[in-house]
Amino acid sequence: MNTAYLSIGSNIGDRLQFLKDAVEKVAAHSDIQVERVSDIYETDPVGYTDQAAFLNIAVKLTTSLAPHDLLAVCQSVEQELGRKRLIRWGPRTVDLDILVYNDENIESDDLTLPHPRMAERAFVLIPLASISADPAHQELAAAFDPEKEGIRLWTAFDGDGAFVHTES
Ligand SMILES: Nc1ncnc2c1ncn2[C@@H]1O[C@H](COP(=O)(O)O)[C@@H](O)[C@H]1O
Ligand SMILES: Nc1nc2c(c(=O)[nH]1)N=C(COP(=O)(O)OP(=O)(O)O)CN2
Repeated sequence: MNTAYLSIGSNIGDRLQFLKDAVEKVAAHSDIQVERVSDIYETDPVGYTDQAAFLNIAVKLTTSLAPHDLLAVCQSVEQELGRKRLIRWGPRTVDLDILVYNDENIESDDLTLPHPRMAERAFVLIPLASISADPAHQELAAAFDPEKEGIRLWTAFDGDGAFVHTES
């Protein structure tokens, strides 16, 4: 069995529902088991800054799918949830990126692993480090101060799979 981590983000419409739907759709795949979902973080936009704040999570999964087949699942979930590619790093209903897949290094036209920009993205690393015991992930995340990076814990994920917004 293979272990992979995903980063999922949303900053359009009902962000919470998009995250919830994305996790549910990934988990519904017969060859994927969702093992852990991080807390949800609200994060200031990075890259293209003239857009709304994101909600970001990291997901740990085990799968018998090969990396490209997992990518196809992620892209199909994005399509089902209305993802449109208009502006690079711009607003999106939902974005699913594969961060790592076992210890594999892949560089192909449509898939790079580990994700080429994960090491510079606090919005990826802080959720990731909260569910990964990998010392490399912990070390990368420790380089960032969440407050300075505009990253705020938004709500906890409850074990039944329900997402409950705890802020007023
Ligand atoms: N590790 C990856 N996870 C997801 N998408 C990837 C990865 N490596 C390359 N890609 C390609 O990136 C675009 C999608 O970019 P987004 O704007 O993050 O959706 C797509 O062409 C993937 O094939
Ligand atoms: N706070 C925050 N900022 C963001 C986020 C995000 O999820 N949270 N996703 C982005 C999208 O980057 P994209 O996945 O399109 O680019 P990539 O191809 O560099 O991964 C760009 N900026």
